Amino acid sequence: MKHKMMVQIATLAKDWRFRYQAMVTRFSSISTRKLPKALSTLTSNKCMVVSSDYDDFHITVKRHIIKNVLGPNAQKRHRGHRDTMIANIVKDFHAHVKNNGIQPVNFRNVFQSELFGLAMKETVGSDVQSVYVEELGRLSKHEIFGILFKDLVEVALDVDWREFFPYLKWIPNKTLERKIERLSFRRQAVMTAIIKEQSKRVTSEEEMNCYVNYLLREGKELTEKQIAMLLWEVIILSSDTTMVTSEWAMYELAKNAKLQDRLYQEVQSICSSDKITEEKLCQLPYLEAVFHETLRKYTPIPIPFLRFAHEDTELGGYYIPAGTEIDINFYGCNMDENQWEKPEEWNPDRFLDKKYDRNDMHKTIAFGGGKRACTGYQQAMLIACTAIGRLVQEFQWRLEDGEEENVDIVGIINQKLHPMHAIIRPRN
Ligand code: HEM
Repeated sequence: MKHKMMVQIATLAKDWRFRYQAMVTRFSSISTRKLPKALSTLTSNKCMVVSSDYDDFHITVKRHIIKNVLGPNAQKRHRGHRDTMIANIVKDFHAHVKNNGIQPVNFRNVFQSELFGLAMKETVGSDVQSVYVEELGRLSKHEIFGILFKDLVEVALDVDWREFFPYLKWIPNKTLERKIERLSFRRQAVMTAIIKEQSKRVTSEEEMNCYVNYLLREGKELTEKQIAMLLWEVIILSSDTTMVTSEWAMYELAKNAKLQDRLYQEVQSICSSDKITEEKLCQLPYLEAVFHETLRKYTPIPIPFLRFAHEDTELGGYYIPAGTEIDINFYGCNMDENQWEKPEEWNPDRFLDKKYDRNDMHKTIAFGGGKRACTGYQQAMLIACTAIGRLVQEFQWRLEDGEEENVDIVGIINQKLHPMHAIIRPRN
């Protein structure tokens, strides 16, 4: 165990050539070389930043995503979208109180829909309300969300019986393969239709601050399929991990009235009667600690992608021959009792200790490390912290009766199995 952990940590610490094997973690214990064709179709190895091998393609597409979507300048350009998103979320919760009084609200329903809208604005320029797809007809926003996000996340949870009987892996699982092929086909059809609509705008020289226009102009070396996958990558990555972190943080705050009050006092002492904004985040250490503590306890990507040694190397004192695949597991690291006192307790105070550098986003290894560390951490932090701060500033949160026990998780990103239901009361 100790040996495995050392290799895990050393793997992250060392800037070393490796490659990603699969985008979806449920497939991460299997080399893509052994995946049936249909599963490779879904993960589309070699088409996205997150799943491509470390080579010239990866360097190019990472440059694109940083320049247009996730880098500091791009994040400044998308600021208006984030502000609108937070304002909409607050408006929706107020509308819930107005219409339903003290009936519990489903946090996820409100948050996820707005987050998806933000991802669409960043990638295709607007929160698309409907699109005409040749193969599927006219689709509503709800149907687009289903095809681009929900169905694909769900299929990643499907049980493939062959995983329980590895020696029977040679038998094809036609049902699963057909399902995955169908989902991939639908996803590609929707992305193609959206790109087509955007291309019309590009030729009519309507300038838009979005990834699709940028890729159509700057990504001449990319195929249509690669452009579709790069856009979809931002949509799917933006829509889940930030939501999972925000939901768990709100669950813990709604459960712990004292800690919620402490956060409220901090926000009020800095913002007073103003609404919290991104500029204020650097003055709110407790809010930041809430974010990091949630990432530590509910790490959204606990099992990232396999690494593959391109060349012989030495890591943490171990000789790793070329061709070795290394499975990395973050579970142990963020919940390690040797590293953290009472690791099962949600306690933001642990990050207020002077030994943690406030500017270090990698206090835990929730965002990975080294060359392949998460590129979206700034966006995740800006959205989650501003939303959590604002929601506590606007409302008092209390869990619905029986909700406290709902701590089961599901899926590849540690999502709360039962969406959080809370009773909210406007503070003013
Ligand atoms: C709380 C939220 C998030 C967490 C915990 C998280 C975590 C991670 C982890 C663990 C990795 C793999 C790192 C490794 O293998 O060493 C990763 C990669 C990546 N993430 Fe995130 N992520 C989050 C949000 C986002 C968002 C909002 C985006 C933006 C769309 C994003 C985009 C990416 C990309 C593009 C990569 C691939 C980087 C590369 O391979 O060079 N992430 N993320």
